[in-house]
Amino acid sequence: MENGAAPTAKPVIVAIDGPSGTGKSSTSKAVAAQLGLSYLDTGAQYRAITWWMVHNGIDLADPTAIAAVAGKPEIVSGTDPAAPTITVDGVDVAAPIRTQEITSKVSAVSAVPEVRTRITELQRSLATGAERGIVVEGRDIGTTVLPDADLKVFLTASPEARAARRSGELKGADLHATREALIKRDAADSSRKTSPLAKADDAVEVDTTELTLAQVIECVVTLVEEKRAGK
Ligand SMILES: Nc1ncnc2c1ncn2[C@@H]1O[C@H](COP(=O)(O)OP(=O)(O)OP(=O)(O)O)[C@@H](O)[C@H]1O
Ligand SMILES: Nc1ccn([C@H]2C[C@H](O)[C@@H](COP(=O)(O)O)O2)c(=O)n1
Repeated sequence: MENGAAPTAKPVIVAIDGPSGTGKSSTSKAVAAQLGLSYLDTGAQYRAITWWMVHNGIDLADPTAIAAVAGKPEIVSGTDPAAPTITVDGVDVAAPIRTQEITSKVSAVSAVPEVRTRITELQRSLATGAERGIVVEGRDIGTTVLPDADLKVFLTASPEARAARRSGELKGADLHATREALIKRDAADSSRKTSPLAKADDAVEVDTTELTLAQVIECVVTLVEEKRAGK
């Protein structure tokens, strides 16, 4: 280097997909923090637009009504893995998007093609703008949003393991009901026509059922480092 500065590494784009409760958010945040990358939780964006629809009294049983207003809310995602943020029309919705009400309604809203087009544009623009690279997690990142990602990972885990993890989070939640709700949401997300939850052909599948979170993080960090080294 002429000025003695370290060469700038090419930004790396990592796509992490998988069903609910497989550890996408926890893993993606930690990997991004460890590698100095940005982090994007795309589920939070779909939850945010769902929150706006509920807040504005849109009939969620009517896809045409959802499609008609899909372009209205301004959704802004902060991509620092140490403190990710999400606002809708300037309102911090980080907490309200995690309620049971929004969780039960998000699959209906996210199945509407106009919603997906809108949110996909936001996601691509954030990924392109990430100077050092980004870890983007969701359901269709490797297949649709960022098909040219440098690394694609598809996380899985048994329904029992996922329900146990979620029940641990939602203190006192009934394990059976949690398992059934996860399965129902995954079925809706996998069966929608537009960019369903799916593993990309070139994704590395990691079954996290028997792994600790630390082991999953280490596995993905190693996969990114191998990609960067051209292995
Ligand atoms: N390998 C693991 N072992 C044990 N617990 C884990 C593991 N991975 C994640 N968890 C825990 O499981 C819960 C769900 O994880 P996380 O929110 O990261 O999953 P997710 O795939 O992003 O879920 P969703 O798609 O529903 O947002 C969290 O409490 C997290 O700490
Ligand atoms: N890329 C994505 C991300 C999320 N969704 C939908 C489907 C999920 O049930 C919902 C909430 O996601 P979570 O916060 O649980 O990760 O959002 C999607 O369709 N595509």
